[in-house]
Amino acid sequence: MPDGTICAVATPPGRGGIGVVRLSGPDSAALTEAVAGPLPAPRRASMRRFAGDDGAAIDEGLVLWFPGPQSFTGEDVAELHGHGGPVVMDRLLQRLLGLGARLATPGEFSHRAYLNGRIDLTRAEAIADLIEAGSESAARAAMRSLQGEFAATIDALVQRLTDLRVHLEAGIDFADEPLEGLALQDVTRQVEAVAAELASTRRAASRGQQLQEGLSVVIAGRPNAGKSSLLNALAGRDAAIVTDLAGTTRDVLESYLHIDGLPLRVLDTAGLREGGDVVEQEGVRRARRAMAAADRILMVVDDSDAGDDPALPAEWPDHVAVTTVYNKIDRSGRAAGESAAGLAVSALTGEGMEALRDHLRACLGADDTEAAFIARRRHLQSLDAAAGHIDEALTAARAGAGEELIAESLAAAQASLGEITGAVTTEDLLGRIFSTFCIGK
Ligand SMILES: Nc1nc2c(c(=O)[nH]1)N(C=O)[C@@H](CNc1ccc(C(=O)N[C@@H](CCC(=O)O)C(=O)O)cc1)CN2
Ligand SMILES: Nc1nc2c(ncn2[C@@H]2O[C@H](COP(=O)(O)OP(=O)(O)OP(=O)(O)O)[C@@H](O)[C@H]2O)c(=O)[nH]1
Ligand SMILES: [Mg+2]
Repeated sequence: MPDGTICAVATPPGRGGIGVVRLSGPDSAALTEAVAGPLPAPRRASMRRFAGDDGAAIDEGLVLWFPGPQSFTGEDVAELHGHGGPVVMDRLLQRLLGLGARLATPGEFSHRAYLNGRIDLTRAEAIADLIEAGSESAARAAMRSLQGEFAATIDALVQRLTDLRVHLEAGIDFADEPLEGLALQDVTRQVEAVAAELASTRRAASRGQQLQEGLSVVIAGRPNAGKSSLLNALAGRDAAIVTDLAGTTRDVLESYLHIDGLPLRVLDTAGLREGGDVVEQEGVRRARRAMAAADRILMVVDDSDAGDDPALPAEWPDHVAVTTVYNKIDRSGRAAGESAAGLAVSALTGEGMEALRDHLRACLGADDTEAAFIARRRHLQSLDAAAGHIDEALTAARAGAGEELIAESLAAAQASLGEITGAVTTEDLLGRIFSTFCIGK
């Protein structure tokens, strides 16, 4: 809950041309006047001297004054734009603390903006994601959410559910008879439409999450197929140990790389085979776990080994997309590049690696980043929970169940969606979200 007047350095630590100290809360005006003299007109920059408690100047710079509620937080906000040196910024901060301000906790400005109804949760998170964005496409997706597109999509879904519930609950109140055949069909069709809309939102959100966190690609296959060599070729460095001994890799080895600015999380795993010592068996278990959680599996096959049949490992999780990569074509003589069967490469000579990178770019949807909303795991979880409740509603409607049952599932779906924008929240969730923001945000 907001209490008191908070302050923080809003610019990054270190030295820069300008450094900004920001204040928010009921005493912002008095504190700013004490340091910088009379307040300037709202939202007009004015040059002032910033005085220390002994009256001597700490710095001189611009003051901005945003009387609430027309400010970022909705409270009275002031900004002191001084020279960007760590000592200057610290002295200004100490001066404000001495006058009774409190140091803001991470994300507290945004938290207050949310509590004062200035931004919903998706927008607050989008601000943090925009600051964190590691690629242009992630930044674009964050901007879409910041401009409220994600929230608007969720709100539209919630509105449709509300309409349906009103319809159903009116039936409960005013009729003793169950829904008539036609009306029930109508409800079923509308719930189906919501389910489809939800699924497409889920896809856009999941793409946004991949843009932020990186597509997770697991390299898997038989021992000695050249998985670690492939990781090294993709990463452009000696990330993993390569030997001609089958069973070299045991742990899951994680590497982060970029393809055209798009983040990729690549995991090298132990070769899949039965037997081996306990260490190798544990490695294979971990490999399978990684495969099940992947966005895509690169199934590496030793093309120079007639015995390495790509169809052999029967344990591919069927919900994960798989690309077969024929490796060691320098020995097998297969032509490099992409074909219907998969990709042909040599991790050793680098042949075909460019085609593999293009393929991964396409998997990331690099040419289709416009449709993404920046999204977080918690958004995907809420969307999944909502989809589950919609499914329950559909099953109930199709089975001709009573209105109450259908309406109850729709209400549960609504609550799950409400968690995304913050219409339904707990203190705990808010604490978890805002505490990951940077200080001064
Ligand atoms: N100097 C400065 N730059 C900044 C910020 C800031 O707080 N200070 N921001 C911090 O994130 C971002 C901009 N976000 C902001 C959002 C709303 C308001 C604001 O005062 N809104 C009022 C008045 C709008 C107006 O002047 O017309 C309002 O909406 O009522 C300010 C900044 C990025 N740049
Ligand atoms: N000729 C040729 N040899 C390769 C190629 N890729 C890998 N190798 C060799 O194949 C052997 C095994 O390579 P690794 O990358 O360790 O294979 P792995 O699949 O990681 O093996 P495990 O970790 O034991 O499962 C090494 O001797 C590599 O030098 C390739 O494209 N061409
Ligand atoms: Mg290996």
